[in-house]
Amino acid sequence: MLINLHFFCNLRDFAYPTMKERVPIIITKALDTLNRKNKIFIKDHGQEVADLVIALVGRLSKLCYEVKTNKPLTPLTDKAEDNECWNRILSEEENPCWFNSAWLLTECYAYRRIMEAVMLSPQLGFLDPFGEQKREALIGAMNAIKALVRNTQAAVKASIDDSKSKRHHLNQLMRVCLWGNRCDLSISAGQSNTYGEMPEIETLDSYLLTDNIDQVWNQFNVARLEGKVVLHVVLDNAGFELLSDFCLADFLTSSGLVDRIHFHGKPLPWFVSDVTPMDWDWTLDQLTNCEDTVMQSMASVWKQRLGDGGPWSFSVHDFWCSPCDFSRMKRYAPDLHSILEEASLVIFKGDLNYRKLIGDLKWPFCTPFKEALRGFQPAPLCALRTIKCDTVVGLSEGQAEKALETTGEDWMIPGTYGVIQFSS
Ligand SMILES: O=P(O)(O)OC[C@H]1O[C@](O)(CO)[C@@H](O)[C@@H]1O
Ligand SMILES: [Mn+2]
Repeated sequence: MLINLHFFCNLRDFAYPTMKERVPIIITKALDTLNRKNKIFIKDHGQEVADLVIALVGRLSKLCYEVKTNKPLTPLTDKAEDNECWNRILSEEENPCWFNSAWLLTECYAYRRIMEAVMLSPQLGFLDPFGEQKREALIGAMNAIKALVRNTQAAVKASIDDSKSKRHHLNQLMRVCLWGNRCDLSISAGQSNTYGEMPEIETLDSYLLTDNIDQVWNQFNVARLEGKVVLHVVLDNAGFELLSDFCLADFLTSSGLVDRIHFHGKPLPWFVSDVTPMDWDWTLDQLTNCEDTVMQSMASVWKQRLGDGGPWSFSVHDFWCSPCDFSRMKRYAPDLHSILEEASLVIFKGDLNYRKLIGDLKWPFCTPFKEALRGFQPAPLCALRTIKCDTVVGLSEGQAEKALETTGEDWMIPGTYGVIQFSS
């Protein structure tokens, strides 16, 4: 049964506390950081930049007020290339307002407006309002990351010419990648939210509601029979999660399961912790400069792979920072759709990507994943998502009821549960 019901700011939906509390807190946190750091900006970039930051603080305060008082969603006024698309989408809405329009639109629009406020002063192009939070999160996760990098090296070693071991370690590393998605800084409204030590993956299995890793393994093997195996990873958060993505990629490449990997990041700071090109470079540099020699050598291998002619690549596309769900990709970003078509597998990380895969609709929980994709299938795909809002599909009868009973009313909100879902 298909129900075409979007999430709005109904009191009963998670959309409501997100827009009423979480988004204003996130904007206020960005404001605090800017106020606090303005002295450093003066030192590094001169008084002129400091004055622009003061103007930016004014624009963000106004934005916060607009959200809280349910003002209309106004067209974007910066000069960025994607604003034509945004303004077209806004113009197709009838009286778009913060609390009356679809949640996927309003929440994405909030982040795009934060960046409009920055981009209205092109001299502030270096500024990521969430940069400090992301950097602190990576530094706070260093112990966990060191352990993960060492585990990955051991997994690669154990898997040389050993298919059973490859299968086992694929399982382990995909789980780390999944649970790494708990560490996002938007669900925590910018509060520190990371693993200080390496999580014990096995203990989390009772929270894994769907596990399609068998199908992923089969897909790698089928693709291998056909020739080159190409993986695309649509990234989500920087910090521990990005490191878990790197480690999975390292294992897949080093063990020969995959020939080429392309990573997709966000062109703009997005949902607080999503990976931008700046985060990507900063993360690799941080590992290179760290005192641990194992980390240094791993980072140097990764940088080589990302160099010219190497098997890894990274790019961004405006569509990832649009409010469109993925069934609209063919129409709004046909170039991106055809890039994904070359993949043997596309991995989509995280909650927001999942919402966009299934159209952010209120599906009955037992709806088949493929049905919820509504025709979006550029290639075989897999979602690795911890559940952080009130929509999920692909569950079996009784699973949701059991989770509700064991964990309570908010079982779908803090990323306690996760799914690994495949469709081809
Ligand atoms: O980083 P993720 O996993 O996409 O999560 C992003 C956040 O966005 C939401 O989808 C909406 O706020 C949440 O459910 C979650 O807090
Ligand atoms: Mn995210």
